[in-house]
Amino acid sequence: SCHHTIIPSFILKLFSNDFILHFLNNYWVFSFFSFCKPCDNNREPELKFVEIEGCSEKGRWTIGDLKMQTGRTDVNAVTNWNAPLVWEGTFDPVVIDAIYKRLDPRVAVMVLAVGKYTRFLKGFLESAEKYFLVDFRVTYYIFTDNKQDVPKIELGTGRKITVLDVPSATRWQDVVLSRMKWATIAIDKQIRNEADYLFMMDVDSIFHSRFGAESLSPLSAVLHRGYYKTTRNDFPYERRGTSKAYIPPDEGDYYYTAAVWGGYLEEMYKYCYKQSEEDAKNNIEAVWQEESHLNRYLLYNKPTKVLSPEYLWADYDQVPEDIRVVRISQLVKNYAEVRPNGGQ
Ligand SMILES: CC(=O)N[C@H]1[C@@H](OP(=O)(O)OP(=O)(O)OC[C@H]2O[C@@H](n3ccc(=O)[nH]c3=O)[C@H](O)[C@@H]2O)O[C@H](CO)[C@H](O)[C@@H]1O
Ligand SMILES: [Mn+2]
Repeated sequence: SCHHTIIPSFILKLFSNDFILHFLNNYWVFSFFSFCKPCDNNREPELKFVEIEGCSEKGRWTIGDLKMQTGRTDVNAVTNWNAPLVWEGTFDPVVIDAIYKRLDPRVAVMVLAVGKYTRFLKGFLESAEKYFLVDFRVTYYIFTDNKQDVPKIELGTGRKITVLDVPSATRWQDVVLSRMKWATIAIDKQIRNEADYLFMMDVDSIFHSRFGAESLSPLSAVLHRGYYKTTRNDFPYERRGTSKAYIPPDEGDYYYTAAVWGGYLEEMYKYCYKQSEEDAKNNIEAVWQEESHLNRYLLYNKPTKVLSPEYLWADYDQVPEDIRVVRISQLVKNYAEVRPNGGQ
């Protein structure tokens, strides 16, 4: 039902920089602003402005649907550069999905499944179909050296799988580092034209609960579950000045995991790929491979959304009280058995 109460016109900035909601001529109106999509090579801001009014179409919501969130007092829900820090209880899932649905974004999920890691694809894909951006358009880009082991999975409407070839590797470190390279190349060749938002994820993961549009932003990073309660001196940043991933002592906001990233990502991957190539030339490998480069990138290019460790937990660890929902969790695996060069 529509609401026709007269409310003085005002602008309410909600959740992210991506849209505003305001009251105009007795209607709630959404306005989307979207900048620097993956197709904008030179990052010239492309202002996309969509205005919608009225009440009753599909994907639309009314004021009655807005549940006031009580928020969270036990955790920090905003960064010190004023970006949302997303926790269960700080957003309304129905409202935020409906808002992003207006854009009907195309979402790309890139995963590497090299060597024995193809065994994780079935669980990853099946659980993603249940919980990851349900009702949104999603393409899974699977980078593998082993096409015939990619399982056939039943997908929802608007969702598909694209398989891309990558070479086999003899060191797991090379696979992890190569993510930046394959991502950069595939985005450039193909994905840029096919997707608005990109995710890169570890394939040895299972979705257990809703992972929705609250995760979308130009640059979304996930707090590493092991370091969200420690001080920055305990972050495992690259501390050797000879590596391009170097972060000086007394700098750093958070330690982010490399196992889930979202956003436009193109610039980030290009940067990290270049940095890791420089390191290789200088015969140095960053302490946590691409994770180290990504952490350095994010120190100087702040994420527009930070996602709590709900967005990547691990079956290795107990779930503490502040993690009210585990949305996706890394599996316990036998490192020595699954990796080409064993655990080390
Ligand atoms: C939770 C977390 O922080 N995860 C990070 C941690 O991961 P993990 O210890 O979980 O590393 P991992 O073995 O899962 O490797 C990361 C990903 O690379 C792919 N892969 C790896 C090896 C292989 O032989 N074949 C293959 O396909 C696969 O998609 C896998 O999920 O450390 C890695 C190496 O620094 C990465 O930074 C991961 O993101
Ligand atoms: Mn992993």
